[in-house]
Amino acid sequence: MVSNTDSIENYSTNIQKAIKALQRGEMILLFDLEGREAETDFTIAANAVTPEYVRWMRKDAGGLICVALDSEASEELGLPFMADIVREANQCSTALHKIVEKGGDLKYDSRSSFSIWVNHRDTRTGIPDNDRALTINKLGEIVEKTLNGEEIHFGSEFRTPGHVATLRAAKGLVHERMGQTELSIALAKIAGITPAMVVCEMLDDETGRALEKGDAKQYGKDNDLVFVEGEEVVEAYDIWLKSQ
Ligand SMILES: O=C(CO)[C@H](O)[C@H](O)COP(=O)(O)O
Ligand SMILES: [Mg+2]
Ligand SMILES: [Mg+2]
Repeated sequence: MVSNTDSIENYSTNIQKAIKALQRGEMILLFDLEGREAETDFTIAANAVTPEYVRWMRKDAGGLICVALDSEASEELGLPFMADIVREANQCSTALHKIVEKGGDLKYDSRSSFSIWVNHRDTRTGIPDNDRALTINKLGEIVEKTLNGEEIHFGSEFRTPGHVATLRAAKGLVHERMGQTELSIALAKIAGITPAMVVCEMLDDETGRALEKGDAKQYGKDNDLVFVEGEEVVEAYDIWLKSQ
């Protein structure tokens, strides 16, 4: 789990709780940063997801169910950023160059982390809880295999378009970008689990906006879920990096 040169005691109590929860295959709540999205995402390892977790996410979180992937694994799997794909596809439709995301488009970051949307080939429509759980589990499995140096064939297992968004983490992780894409992968690395993490934003049923941080914290208390902030993750990630 946590590497030999690393000790869980090096981290804050809250991060220790988050690491242990993730290692047990449980969900945590992950807030990014005030002034960024200021969103809290349900966060859990892809290989721990069940149809019940997908149901919980869509009913109680309500945001987009995505799978964040480690940068190295994304490279191995051949998953580019969606914005790069659309830029290339401009040859098919010249309208695309006007649509594709460019610097300054996002109000909270310099770019999004979206890669392609996929379904596992054993799903039917791809959207029911069991279909999405299968796609998510299989993404976790293929990331694990690719990082173990096993031979993989992404296209034989998955098709696109699909119903699960993949997100590609920045190479420099939280030092390059502070989205839940990078924060969740940093936590996976610290916890020593497969760096394929499901994230889903918590929305407020009354306002339709991102759930306020205070309300998300309270939800965590009520449901026994650890609440972690981006800044705590960066601090822990730096400790982890030094120990490698
Ligand atoms: O927009 C998103 C996808 O629904 C979410 O905010 C998710 O947390 C991943 O994005 P980011 O890394 O930018 O926070
Ligand atoms: Mg977002
Ligand atoms: Mg986010």
